[in-house]
Amino acid sequence: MAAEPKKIIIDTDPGIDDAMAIFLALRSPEVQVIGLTTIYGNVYTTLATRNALHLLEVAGRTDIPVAEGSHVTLTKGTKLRVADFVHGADGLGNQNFPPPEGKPIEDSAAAFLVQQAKLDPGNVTVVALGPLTNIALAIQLDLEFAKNIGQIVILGGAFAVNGNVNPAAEANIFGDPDAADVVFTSGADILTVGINVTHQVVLTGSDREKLATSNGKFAQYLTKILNLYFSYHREAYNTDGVYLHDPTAFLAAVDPTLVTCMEGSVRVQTSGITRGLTILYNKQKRFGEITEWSNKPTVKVAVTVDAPRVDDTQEEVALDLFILALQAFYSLFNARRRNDTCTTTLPNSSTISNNIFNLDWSRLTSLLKQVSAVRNRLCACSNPLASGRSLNGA
Ligand SMILES: O=c1[nH]c(=O)c2ncn([C@@H]3O[C@H](CO)[C@@H](O)[C@H]3O)c2[nH]1
Repeated sequence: MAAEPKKIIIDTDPGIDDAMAIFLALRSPEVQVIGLTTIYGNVYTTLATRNALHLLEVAGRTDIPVAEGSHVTLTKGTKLRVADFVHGADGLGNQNFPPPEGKPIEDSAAAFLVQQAKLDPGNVTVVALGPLTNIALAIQLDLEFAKNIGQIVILGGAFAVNGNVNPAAEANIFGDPDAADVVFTSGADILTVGINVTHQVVLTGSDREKLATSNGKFAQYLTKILNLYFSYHREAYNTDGVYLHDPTAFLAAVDPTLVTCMEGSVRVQTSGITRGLTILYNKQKRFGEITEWSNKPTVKVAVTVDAPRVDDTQEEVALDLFILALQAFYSLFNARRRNDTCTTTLPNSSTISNNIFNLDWSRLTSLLKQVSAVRNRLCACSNPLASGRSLNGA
């Protein structure tokens, strides 16, 4: 008997990669999206709500409720940092889509999160794609929330790598570091996927060309909104490809075996020049004194694993899988910057003729698993965390 779809709420600041994650979620039979909650980040909250409603209308899923989230940080700060230079003034690549017809529900995002977790304790997953204010508010609103919520999967943090706002901080954590610290220390079941992982997941220019020729349900829409995201990455990273932050976090929520993790307590720097810095204490050293990490709950932090190199035959298989994965949404283009083993110009392959958004979910996830296993063996990872123990037995 097929497993029940996983109930998920997407807390989102759409956002171009948010749109990708939302569409991916709506096409995944493994999950039932029971609501979207909105937050500032890529845009202000009002626009995030408008975009969430718009995306559901594009997808024909106006049955899914949208609950508007906080307009201020946890400490009531109103000077918000909004990444319109990444996503455009409208958050969706400056396409000037018409306003949605729908309206958000009356409940606030935090109230909606609390209510849904209470209705089905242990069985609702929140996929948090923006700053963590709404989740922290839910934790403060209901002392049982951290226990009632099944899992919180966070797109956030830069673990042992530079941030993307500045060398210290990743954007979602930087958006509300106080909220992030509340969430990481709440005792909820947490998996966080930081840019140390998502920067390995790239949609390339040639992937986008394939997308442009596809008649998949969301292909034309995404091709359009991706233009600006590509320009930003070209400017910021000098690369013809875009990081798939939010889709990666969503996929990790659906199938946690796609990432390997370390466990430990995470604290967030809330002030000073390293505001937004995320530090994982991996519990490998016993400190002689009490620290700010002592006795804090453990969370899972996605990392890449360092594994033995493959022999020549396996490398051939690896390359094949590598190409397949490219067409299946998950290129590993970024590896070329780290390791020459992976620097080949990728040949064309038509092994998978389906567009990524038409791919069968189980095929996609099994491909991804194989590819990430092979890639991990091929590419020694530069992230020092990667030499840690794999919790998934990989
Ligand atoms: O402020 C930002 N600067 C970036 O370079 C950047 N790249 C992506 N993003 C968004 O923030 C999250 C990743 O840090 C994702 O949700 C991107 O949409 C960014 N935000």
